Amino acid sequence: MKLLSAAQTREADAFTIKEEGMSSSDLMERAARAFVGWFENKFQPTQAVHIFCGPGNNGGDGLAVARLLQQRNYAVQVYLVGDNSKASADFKLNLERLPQEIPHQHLKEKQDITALPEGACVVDALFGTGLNRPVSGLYAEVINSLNGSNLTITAIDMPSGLYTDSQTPAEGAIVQANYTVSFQLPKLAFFLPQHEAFVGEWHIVPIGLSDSFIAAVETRLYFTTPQDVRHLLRPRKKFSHKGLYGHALLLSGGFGKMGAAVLAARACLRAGVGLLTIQVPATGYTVLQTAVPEAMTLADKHRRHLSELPKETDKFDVIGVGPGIGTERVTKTALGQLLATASQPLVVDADAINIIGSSDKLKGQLPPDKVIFTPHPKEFERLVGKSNNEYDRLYDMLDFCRVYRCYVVLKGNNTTIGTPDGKIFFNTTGNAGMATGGTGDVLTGIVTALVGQNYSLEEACLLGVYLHGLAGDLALKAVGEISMTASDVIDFLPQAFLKLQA
Ligand SMILES: NC(=O)C1=CN([C@@H]2O[C@H](COP(=O)(O)OP(=O)(O)OC[C@H]3O[C@@H](n4cnc5c(N)ncnc54)[C@H](O)[C@@H]3O)[C@@H](O)[C@H]2O)[C@H](O)CC1
Ligand SMILES: [K+]
Repeated sequence: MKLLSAAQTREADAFTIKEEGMSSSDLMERAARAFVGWFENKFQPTQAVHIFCGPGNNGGDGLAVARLLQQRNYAVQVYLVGDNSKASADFKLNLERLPQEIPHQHLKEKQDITALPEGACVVDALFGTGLNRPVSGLYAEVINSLNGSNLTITAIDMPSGLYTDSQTPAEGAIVQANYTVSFQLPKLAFFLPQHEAFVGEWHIVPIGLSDSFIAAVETRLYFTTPQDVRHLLRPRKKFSHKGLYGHALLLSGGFGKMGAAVLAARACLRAGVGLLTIQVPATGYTVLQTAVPEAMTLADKHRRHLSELPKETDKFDVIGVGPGIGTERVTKTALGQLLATASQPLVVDADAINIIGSSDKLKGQLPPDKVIFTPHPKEFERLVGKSNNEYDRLYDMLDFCRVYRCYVVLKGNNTTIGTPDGKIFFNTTGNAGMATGGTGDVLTGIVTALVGQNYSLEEACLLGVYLHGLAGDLALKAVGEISMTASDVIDFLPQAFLKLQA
């Protein structure tokens, strides 16, 4: 699904109003109803609701929500913050529509801010996508007092004070919402890890924005929904043989790190590869033969480190390289040979990224449209460089993908995928339990298997990252986030495939 900027959201709004021949207040009413539908499922009418309204349409939403909640027997209290003489037309309309019975209070100066009762829920309708400067003054005082209140805060559309699609200046106050209920599509800011404390748990409620507008709008930002990835998954042919699903080579493992090779290999097999060969340093030979009997194992001539390529690299459909390999000189040389000679796609992870990141010569040898990098943030920094902030990091990632015509899978809270044609996808599966050693090796195995099965590199990234996170989410239910290990993620991979196919 596409992510829209604040400006595009406004256009979608205007387009929808015109297309459906309705008024902007009708759309606001629809938005308020959608919000209330979510709210009713979450909070009981026994809880008092305190709604803080700013001067724009976000505040207008807040007023409409107040009216609708009162109709549903919630005890509502409204706060109109700041100078409402310049309020938007739909704000004014909804203020007129606010029933007399709903108490509303103007907060005009700091002294007007009072403590809220314990157990109340707060609805933040101060600012939404129309925020155009950092929040200061009275609004900041209100936000700081809400943040300090310990009450559950639900933000309408955006946590007030957070910019929708660019870096929020450090001096601005931002609501720390527990929930953000956003209209139609999530906003770019939700996907950046540093915003977690402001956005909280986000939910989307549809408000019927024009499908044709959204289909036509140009963007390079996407997030992956189950629907997006489901249709990528190809069923197996009835008359199948292992040759149809690719022969993958994994160059992995080092002394003390054979486990990385085992994890990548097991994941690769669980992700459906037809045949798998693993090359490991000689001391890993028995380990791999024992731990992964389904795979063929080649022993490197070097005992502790990878130092050579197999004789016939051409016969492999994909090569995954990196987990556990270290950065010894012999390994660097072998990696250089691989980049110079490989004809098939490469999935490059861990120390293979570190080696390439430290060498402009190797970067220059990257075969175009054939490489997927799967760095974690530190490896990303070594490969691409240090970015000023997480927005810049996205654009730095895109530049790198464009220059080297490669794919980058930046692992993290919302794993982010960059493509050589300038698109960014945010993944939506996965959880904090997966922040544990070895889950990256598992991802390498999965993506390698998918490329081997002839998925395009973009498809393999999207599908692989999604399935990896989904397996983690399924493991979460079974073992919890504290106990989860990378092996659990592999164990739940079959269920992840089944769930996606269902
Ligand atoms: N398509 C949709 O998703 C719909 C969204 N709706 C809601 O409308 C808001 C956006 O409304 P808008 O009037 O454009 O902006 P805001 O309410 O966010 O605020 C604008 C208002 O605030 C002033 N302002 C901006 N920044 C500051 C600041 N730092 N300090 C003080 N004042 C500030 C600005 O000058 C304006 O007066 C969207 O988020 C949804 O909640 C519709 O209801 C339905 C469709
Ligand atoms: K808000």
